[in-house]
Amino acid sequence: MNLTVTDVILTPILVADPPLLNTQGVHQPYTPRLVVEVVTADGTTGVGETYGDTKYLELARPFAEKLKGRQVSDLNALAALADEVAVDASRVSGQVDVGGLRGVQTADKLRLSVVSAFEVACLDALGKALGLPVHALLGGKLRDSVEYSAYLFYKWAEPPGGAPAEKDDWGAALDPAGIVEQARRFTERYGFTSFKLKGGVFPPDEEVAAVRALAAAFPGHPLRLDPNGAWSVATSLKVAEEVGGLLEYLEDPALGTPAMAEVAAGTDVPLATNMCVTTFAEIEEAFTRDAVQVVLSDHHYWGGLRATQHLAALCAAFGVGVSMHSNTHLGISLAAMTHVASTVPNLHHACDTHYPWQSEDVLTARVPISGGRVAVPDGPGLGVELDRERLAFLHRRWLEDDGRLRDRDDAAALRVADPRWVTPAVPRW
Ligand SMILES: O=C([O-])C(=O)C[C@H](O)[C@@H](O)C(=O)[O-]
Ligand SMILES: [Mg+2]
Repeated sequence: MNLTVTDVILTPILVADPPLLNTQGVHQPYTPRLVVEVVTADGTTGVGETYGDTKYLELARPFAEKLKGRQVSDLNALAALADEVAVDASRVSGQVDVGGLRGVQTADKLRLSVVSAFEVACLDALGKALGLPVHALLGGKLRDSVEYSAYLFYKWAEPPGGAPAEKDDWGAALDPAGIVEQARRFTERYGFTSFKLKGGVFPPDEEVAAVRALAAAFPGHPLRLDPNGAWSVATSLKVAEEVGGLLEYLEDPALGTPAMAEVAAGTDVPLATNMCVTTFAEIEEAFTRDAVQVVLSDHHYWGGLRATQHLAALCAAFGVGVSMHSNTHLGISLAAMTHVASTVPNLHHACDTHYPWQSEDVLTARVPISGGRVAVPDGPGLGVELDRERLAFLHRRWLEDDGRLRDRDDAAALRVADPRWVTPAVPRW
């Protein structure tokens, strides 16, 4: 068996994304992703997926060159190898991730967001070569399926300004009745039993009303509300008082560890985050101040599947819960998320996934979600197969784009509807 990396193929693509609203703006009609293929001397190919914006591509290209000649089993060396790749300072100084949806931007976080796709691709190749599933390489699954939550969004029926887009059949959801209808569709199509509402879009009273409507329509089902740090401490506490009893957790009500610590001190509602704890360096302050009770892991920006396991172990040591965050992603990542989630003993919450919003994929078969769960694949590697025609088609879309869609910008997408729109200052309410 020769596990030497002989080739690395990077394919940036644009995938259809519906007009989902968040506190920054609205999703663009097409969003960038990067598909990474690692090829070994034996001809085995492993796949991974990560963010595809220009700043990630800039790092992925030199990193891919460095990987050639290494072993796909050389996983512990990946982070150090990435440190050798220079990050353009203008990409990180004073920047936030996705307009602030994923915390601050640092050179390390950028590198880890690239490393993660290569780690997944190496694990896929290694698993295929050894005839073992990725979860076995991570120490073995603890469960046969992983639970996901329905990720509810306020959304428009169509993108603003008649921009070219793929049609979606979800329709608009702009009030409590629309959100309940969307949740019903999620349960009919995928069997989800737990629900997360992306908030920070409308004044908190309207989102409180939506949570109440969901609780009435789905009594006893776990609910979460996530305004992405759009509220003040006072507003967060008011919402916690009003609907905290209906929530499994309240996610990033206020921005940053000090504000989250203040909210946590004033309520018994558990607070979750994918914004103030996004790197290992941010853990100490947040945990010692008891600012968060649940951390949302995400292998993409924490640095991979093994980093996710390390994060979960740290959370266990501090008595902090673990859940899983999701950005727009395809089936490669859903498979990777499912493999790692199956190995984490203290993952007691349904994971987030954007996958149902993605009508397009790069796989020969979509990853099925049924009963709100994804079965943990037991075949070699991730258990997914690339559809090269689809990949080439989505890559052509990226090549033909004039550059406007190659970097996700939710505020710019909303300016098509409202030319005066700027990313709102926080706290917004
Ligand atoms: O806080 C979160 O859960 C997210 O940021 C998830 C996604 O980024 C979501 O908000 C989005 O894409 O609009
Ligand atoms: Mg969140």
